[in-house]
Amino acid sequence: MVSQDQAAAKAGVLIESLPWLKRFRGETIVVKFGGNAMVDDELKRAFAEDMVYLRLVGLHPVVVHGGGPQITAELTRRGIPSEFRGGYRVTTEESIGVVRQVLAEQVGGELVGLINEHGHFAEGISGDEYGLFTGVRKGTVVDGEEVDLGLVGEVTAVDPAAVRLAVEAGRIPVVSTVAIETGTDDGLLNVNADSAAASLAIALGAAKLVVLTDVAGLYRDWPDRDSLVSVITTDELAELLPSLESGMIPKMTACLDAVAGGVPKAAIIDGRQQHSILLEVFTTQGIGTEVVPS
Ligand SMILES: Nc1ncnc2c1ncn2[C@@H]1O[C@H](COP(=O)(O)OP(=O)(O)O)[C@@H](O)[C@H]1O
Ligand SMILES: CC(=O)N[C@@H](CCC(=O)OP(=O)(O)O)C(=O)O
Repeated sequence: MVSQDQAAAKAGVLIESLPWLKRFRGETIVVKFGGNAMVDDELKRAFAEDMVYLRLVGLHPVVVHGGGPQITAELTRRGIPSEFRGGYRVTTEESIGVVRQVLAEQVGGELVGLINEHGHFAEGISGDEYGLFTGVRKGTVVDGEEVDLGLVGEVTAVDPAAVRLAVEAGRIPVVSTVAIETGTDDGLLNVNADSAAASLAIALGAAKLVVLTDVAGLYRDWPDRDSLVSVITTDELAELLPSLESGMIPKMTACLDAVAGGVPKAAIIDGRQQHSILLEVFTTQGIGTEVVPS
C-alpha cells in the first residue's frame, strides 16, 4: 500500500509538470543525444521512452544524435587511427565514409529501432539527405595556431522541410550529422553533432535545445568539479569559452549559437541519469546547466 504522503508526493510531481505542458505543448524541442551518454542499453531504452513520452504529451521532439566513441571504435577496428583537435575529429577521405555509416546506420538505426518498439514513431534522416545540412570546411585554432581538420564541416544552410514533414506526420525525426559540401553534389563533411543540433534548432524555431552528455553540466573549475554552473547568459558564456577544453568547446559553442540564433533556452544535462530529460523539461528547477539570452 502507498501511504497518503507518498501518494501526495507522486501527485505533486505530476502536477508540477502542468505549467511546462502548457508552455511546451505543440512546440519543437531539439534533443541532442551524445555518443558518450549512450553508455548502456538500458539508458538508450530509457531515452527512447522519453522521446515517445514527449511526443505523446503533445511536444514535437527532434533527436540529433552523436556517436563519437562509436565512430572511434569502428575506425580502430579497421586499423584507422583517430585524432581530435580542439574537440573535433580530424576527418580524412578514408574515414568520412565510416563516419556516415556509423552515425546513420549503426547509431541512428539503433535509436530508430528502440523508439519504434513503442509504435511507428521514429524516422531516421541523415544530414546529407533532402538538402538538410549544407556546409563548408572548417578549421579550428589550437593554442593560437590554425589547424586543418580535413573533411570537417560547419553548417551554413539548413533545409528543414523533411524534418518538418516528418514532425507533421506525427513522427520523431532521428537526425545524423553529416553535411553536403557547398558547391559539390555529394561531397560529405563530418559535422560535430552539437553544432548541427544548434543549426537545426534555429532553423526549426525550436523552443528549447537540450544536450544530453556524460557530465552533470558545465563546470567552471574543470577538472575539479566543485562548481557546476546552473544558469549562464550568452555574454558570460562568450567570455568563458576560450578557457574551455575538449568536448565542451563544440558543446558550449553550440548552446551559445543556438540562443544567439533565437532559441530561447539551451540546456546541458547528464544523459547518464535515466529520464533526466523529463526532469529538465517538466520540473521548475530543471537540472544541469542552462544557457539563456543576456
Ligand atoms: N568545463 C567542463 N565541464 C564539463 N565537462 C568538461 C569541461 N571541460 C571539458 N569537459 C569534458 O567534455 C566532455 C563532454 O564532451 P564530449 O566528450 O564531446 O561528449 P558528447 O559525446 O556527449 O558530445 C565531458 O565528459 C568532459 O570530459
Ligand atoms: C567533426 C566531429 O568531431 N564530428 C563528430 C561527429 C559525431 C559527434 O559529434 O558525436 P558526439 O556528440 O558523441 O561527440 C565525430 O566524428 O566524432
